[in-house]
Amino acid sequence: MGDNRLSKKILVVAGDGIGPEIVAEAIKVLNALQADGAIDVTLEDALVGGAAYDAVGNPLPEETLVKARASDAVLLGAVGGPQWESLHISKRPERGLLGLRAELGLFANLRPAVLYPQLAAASTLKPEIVAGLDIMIVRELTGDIYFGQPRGVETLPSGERRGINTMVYTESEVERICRVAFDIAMKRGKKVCSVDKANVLECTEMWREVATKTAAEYPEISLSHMYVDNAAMQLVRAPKQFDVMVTGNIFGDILSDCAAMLTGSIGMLPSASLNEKGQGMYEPIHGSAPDIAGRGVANPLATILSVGMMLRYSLDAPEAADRIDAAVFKVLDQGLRTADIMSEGMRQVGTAEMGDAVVAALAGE
Ligand SMILES: NC(=O)C1=CN([C@@H]2O[C@H](COP(=O)(O)OP(=O)(O)OC[C@H]3O[C@@H](n4cnc5c(N)ncnc54)[C@H](O)[C@@H]3O)[C@@H](O)[C@H]2O)C=CC1
Ligand SMILES: CC(C)CC(=O)C(=O)O
Ligand SMILES: [Mg+2]
Repeated sequence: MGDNRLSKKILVVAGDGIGPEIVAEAIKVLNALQADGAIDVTLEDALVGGAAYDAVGNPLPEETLVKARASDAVLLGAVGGPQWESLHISKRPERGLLGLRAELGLFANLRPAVLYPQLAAASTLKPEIVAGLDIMIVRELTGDIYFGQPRGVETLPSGERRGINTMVYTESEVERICRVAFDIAMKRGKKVCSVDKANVLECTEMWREVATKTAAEYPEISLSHMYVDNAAMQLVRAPKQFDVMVTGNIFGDILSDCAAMLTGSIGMLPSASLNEKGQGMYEPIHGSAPDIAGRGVANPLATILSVGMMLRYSLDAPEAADRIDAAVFKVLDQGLRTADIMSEGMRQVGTAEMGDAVVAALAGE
């Protein structure tokens, strides 16, 4: 990298559960790329989620927000865990993550579901159904029922409680995320499937209208529409019919976990969450996996691949990103597998051993 380029600032927020374990492996990869001159980055830490609540009583401390705003990119592990479930919702770890997304304006969440050929046998689906799978899920991330008002739980005059969350989208929010999906599709197969529930929900009926209207500006794009229940079924029945899927916050959350299993494990899916300034937050799509936390068995590849997305989308280092993708391909070729993607004849490794193997592959070993 030339001397005229400034060091890029990465804020690392490891979070809870397996978060610190998988982020440690991603940092090894960043350090290795830094050591051989492929990137020039400065890492800083901050607290988020349950770890932040325990330390300062707030899942998203102001200091974390200030540091995040001043960074070129944020690397996040995961948040949440059973020990924080009884807290008021405003103090829960997940609020920290949602707050970061909202405060940074990270409206575009890209979740690529790609099957590495070596993992065809790790998928719960038949190899011929998933072979060659390459889907990009574009999920709107700062609107919908996760943020809509009114929300809360009220007590009715009868004494019964009523819980309320509200699905809300403005036309401009729909148009903005559709443009992201169409632009991405122009560099891929030019096919976009917009997923909604327009047969029942007015909000998504409008979504469908706006998607159709916006697509008129992209004559090369073939736009289809699908109800979310059918989309979930089609993802399992014939996933290769999809190129780019665009959808709202909650549908995208659910469909991307579903798509993850097509690739063998939720431990394989990275993500990028981008704002209009090109700033991004990068995280695996999975959660804090409390059931395996602290055992050194979590799959770090989704987090390592998220670093690849960071290098590509926020740090202008596409060659280094390609090297990460190639290194992950190589360790899978070598037969190394964490427990979640283990299959017969392969060698089972833990979180740290997998991270070390990726670093060795980067070095050409
Ligand atoms: N982005 C985030 O920080 C997210 C946080 N969460 C939070 O995480 C906690 C647990 O949520 P769950 O619904 O159990 O979802 P989860 O994604 O944490 O775990 C679901 C299943 O996948 C497995 N798994 C997840 N990541 C893995 C990895 N890297 N390697 C191997 N196996 C892996 C887990 O062991 C578990 O069996 C909750 O507190 C939830 O709110 C959930 C989803 C996203
Ligand atoms: C934990 C939530 C805030 C979100 C979630 O499940 C996700 O973004 O995948
Ligand atoms: Mg999720």
